[in-house]
Amino acid sequence: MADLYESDGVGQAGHWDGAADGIPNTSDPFIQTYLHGRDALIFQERKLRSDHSFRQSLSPIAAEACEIVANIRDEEQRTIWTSEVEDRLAEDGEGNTYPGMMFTLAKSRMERTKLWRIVRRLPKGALLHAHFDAMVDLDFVFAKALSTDGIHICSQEALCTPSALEKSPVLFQYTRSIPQSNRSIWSSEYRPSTLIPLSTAADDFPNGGRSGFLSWIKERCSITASESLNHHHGPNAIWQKFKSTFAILGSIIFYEPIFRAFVREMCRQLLDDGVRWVDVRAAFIFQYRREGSEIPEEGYEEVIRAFGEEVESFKASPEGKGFWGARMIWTSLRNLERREVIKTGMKQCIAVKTAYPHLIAGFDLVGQEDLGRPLKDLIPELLWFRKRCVEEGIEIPFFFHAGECLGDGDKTDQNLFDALLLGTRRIGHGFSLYKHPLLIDMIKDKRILVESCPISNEILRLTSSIMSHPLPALLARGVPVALCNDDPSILGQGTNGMTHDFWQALQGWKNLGLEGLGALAENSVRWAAFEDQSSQDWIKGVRDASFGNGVRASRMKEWRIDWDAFCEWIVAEYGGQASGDHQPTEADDVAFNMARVVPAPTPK
Ligand SMILES: O=c1[nH]cnc2c1ncn2[C@@H]1O[C@H](CO)[C@@H](O)[C@H]1O
Repeated sequence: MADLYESDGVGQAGHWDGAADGIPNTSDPFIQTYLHGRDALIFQERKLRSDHSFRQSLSPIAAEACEIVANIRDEEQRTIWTSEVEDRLAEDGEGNTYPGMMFTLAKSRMERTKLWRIVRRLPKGALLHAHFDAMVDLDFVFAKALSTDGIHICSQEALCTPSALEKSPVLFQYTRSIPQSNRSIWSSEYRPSTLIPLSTAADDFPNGGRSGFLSWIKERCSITASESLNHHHGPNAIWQKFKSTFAILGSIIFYEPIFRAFVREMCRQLLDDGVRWVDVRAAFIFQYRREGSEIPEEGYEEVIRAFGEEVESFKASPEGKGFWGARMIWTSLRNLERREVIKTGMKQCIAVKTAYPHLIAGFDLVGQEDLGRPLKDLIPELLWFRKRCVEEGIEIPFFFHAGECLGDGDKTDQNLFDALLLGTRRIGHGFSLYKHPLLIDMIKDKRILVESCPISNEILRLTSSIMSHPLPALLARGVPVALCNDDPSILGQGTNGMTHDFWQALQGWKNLGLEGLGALAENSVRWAAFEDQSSQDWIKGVRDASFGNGVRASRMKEWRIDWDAFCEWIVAEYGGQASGDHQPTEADDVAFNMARVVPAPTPK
């Protein structure tokens, strides 16, 4: 009895001699043949992965670094991602600690791991899917707003009840005029839509003055921790909150002094995280006011000019050394009337592109895909746009969002077909792409890249954890992908940069490893929209990759140098440690916390 019992125990099977029962030994030749065949099959399948050739081309140092990181990952799965070692989370009523737990629950713990320190340093190449309004921490935005003359706040109702505080539409606006009313926005006396100076309103906030105000406004402008966890309410509910944050932020960040500081801070935070380029999407539905002007600009030439100036000035500054730059993907809203898509979207886009061709990289439609117009509805408009661009002699390629949904065969899911047929160069999200074998083959053939945003997909309730995200299925089938952060200041990453998304992928998907992460970062450079290119030149550039001779190839070579230096750093820093026996000490944590996300400087 005792023997049998032991033979079941993990790690003790080796003591058991099964020969008596005729059980073959693992070392028996035919078992060995089976095991070799098994390894060969796994290897055969891995050859289909989109990161296979990157893995094959690793230098010996890079291979060593990848192995070190794999060991650290395994060690941290055993020692950090377990309730047994540290059950504070369970005590707090937040449940178990385990590898791949929900992002919001894992966030602060992940920021204290060795893996985090490593991923922070990874050269991440380019950020290819990100929405402008959500690119800078809210602390920075509101500190800047509070220190900018003339910023006012107003609300559609008096903010004197919990429900008004939670839901009443709130806006910010610049005005020179002396306020007409001294009735507090927080009292029932407040007359709806009256502008109140921001600093007065913040200081008068009934629940904790200015710091209470900041907590409240940050909650209004982001998905809170508890909202992010309430997956049973579904995507439509979270999108209501998500959309409302853009309305508030859009009213504050497009006043010139704030806008300029915002652009610069976006670039600074990205570079600080190892991101050297961004193709950033902005929805052109905001009003831009120049410094000291109450009247919004007509058209968007002025805001694009300021954007370009700030990017260039950052690049030229000492802190911007190494930053390659930024371009905008023009986005229109997919729920507009068809006529409006042309009038306010496409025509303005063409005008701005004509004035600043180097700053507009492409065109897209945004907003909740399930509740907006499918691409199929807009085919006449999109083809008209194509034709107008040819007539004007300008290149505004499509970079469509598609398949950011749970559906299987519904109209949203079918956006993937139209994105492909309309010649998109990349696909934003492509969450439902794994259900489309034919499209997957075509996408690979046409060298279309998927901009995947795993944390965004989790927070917007398409998947409840990194473990059930479909991206590994695409990578395994050879689809080229880049990881992106989508809306970091709103969705909970809190700070710009891509470390959270990269970390989650590294921890969550064993098949990926540091090698896979490197391949994803390299892809981002390979598919970035650095400059205007015809479709043929674009495809050639992507195909030639670092063997080409344009900007793309030279940046891919630069990236490779950064990658090699990064791998050397890993080997120097962690190579000497025997895996499995290094317990993080308090001193490690202190050092780590200091090196963590660099706090945003106080805006000037
Ligand atoms: O992940 C996304 N999918 C689709 N639309 C989005 C996403 N993130 C932001 N927006 C939309 O983009 C505009 C701001 O640039 C907002 O309208 C927002 O709803």
